[in-house]
Amino acid sequence: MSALLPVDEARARILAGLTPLTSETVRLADALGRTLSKPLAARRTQPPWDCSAMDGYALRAADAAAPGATLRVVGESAAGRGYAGRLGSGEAARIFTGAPVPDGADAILLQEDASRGGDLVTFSEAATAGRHIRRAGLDFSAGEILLEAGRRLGARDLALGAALGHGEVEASRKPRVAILATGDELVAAGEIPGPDQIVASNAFAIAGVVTAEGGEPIDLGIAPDDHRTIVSAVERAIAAEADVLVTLGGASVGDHDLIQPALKEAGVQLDFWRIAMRPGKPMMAGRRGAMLALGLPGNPVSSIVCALLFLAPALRKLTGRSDVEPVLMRAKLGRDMPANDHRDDYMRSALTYDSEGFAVATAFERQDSSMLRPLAGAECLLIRPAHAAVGKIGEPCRIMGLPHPL
Ligand SMILES: Nc1nc2c(c(=O)[nH]1)N[C@H]1C(S)=C(S)[C@@H](COP(=O)(O)OP(=O)(O)OC[C@H]3O[C@@H](n4cnc5c(N)ncnc54)[C@H](O)[C@@H]3O)O[C@H]1N2
Ligand code: MOO
Repeated sequence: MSALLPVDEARARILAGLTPLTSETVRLADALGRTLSKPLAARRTQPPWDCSAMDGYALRAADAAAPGATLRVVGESAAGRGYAGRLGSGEAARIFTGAPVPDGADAILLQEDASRGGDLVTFSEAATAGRHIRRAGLDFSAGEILLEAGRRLGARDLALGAALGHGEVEASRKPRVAILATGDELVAAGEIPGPDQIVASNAFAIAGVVTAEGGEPIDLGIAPDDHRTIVSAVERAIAAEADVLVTLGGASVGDHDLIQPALKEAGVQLDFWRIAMRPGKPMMAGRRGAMLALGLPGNPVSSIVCALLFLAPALRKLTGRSDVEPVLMRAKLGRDMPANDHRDDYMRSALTYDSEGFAVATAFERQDSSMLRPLAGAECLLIRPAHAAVGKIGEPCRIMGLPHPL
């Protein structure tokens, strides 16, 4: 039996074979979750001019150096309609939040500190030059790059992109991911299983991971344990120009584990099979031309953990993301852990916080890779490296978060 590949090496080999996809123009309104292929520079300066941060009066600070100054109101500057003239000595202009500071003015006094009588206004506070004024370019200046290529656009980035003066962005096209479930025992969700059958569940999670990582799932349905049918399903993925093919099940060594020969017959060159991890040991990876093929194990938890550890980074690389690798965080062990064998463990765990706010990961008692209930209830995966010694409660450990919507 061939040696099991370490997790990091398996991921590195998958990623090494991938190059970012081509880009396309996307309307900013449709760009949530898309990854920039070109940096986004400011087309304008924000704020474009010195503007008021408050509702009140614009004036020369020297005219109200002490409380009690009275000035003559000569006009008004509102957001969208500034004061056209220049303020002279002894003059003030009514001003509102976001409005341009009139030429000649260098301070704002709040309307709460002013009493108005006709054209005259008297201030109960002294003015300070620059007070309550937002300088031109406070946020950004034309030409500055604010969003780098490789950034996945979030809601806040869309607002920034609009403020920079962009209505569209150049983003990676969405990777197309064909998903094929295999097994005579499987029926589609919502159908009633026959004798010896169960409901196929894994593809829902895999498609969810694909969507969450900015890809487009293509559902190839369920193939029975039949070599020809599986080969022709793989050929459908190729015909659909999938960037990635994910198969589910049939990855192990049983008589009905047909994926490896089917992939080979369809022209996929296998790179590796079997990884030193639990769950997910029988995973395989290969390529056919530009298409990555991932053969995930059938056990639900195994397939989903493999998708998080290998498929998600692959999609991030394909979309040109700058953050490709899974983020591992530190936590404390919530309970004693036994020494580990030769496989990294990714254990379904609760995540809580101690009285000092430190993260505490407590592995669930049952870690069976067939069980979806603890996986759905898990808040993180606690990573126990291969050959880890006995771990005591409170000792440091590594975790991978399972943030919504994953
Ligand atoms: N003699 C050995 N047996 C097994 C080994 C081994 O090394 N030697 N490895 C075990 C490990 S670890 C895993 S993981 C499983 C994975 O096996 P397969 O990838 O071949 O998966 P299947 O046999 O097709 O299915 C396993 C299990 O999962 C259910 N399944 C499959 N597809 C789906 C789906 N789309 N939705 C829901 N459930 C699915 C299937 O009915 C089986 O119950 O092999 C061990 N055996
Ligand atoms: O790797 Mo299997 O995924 O341990 O059940």
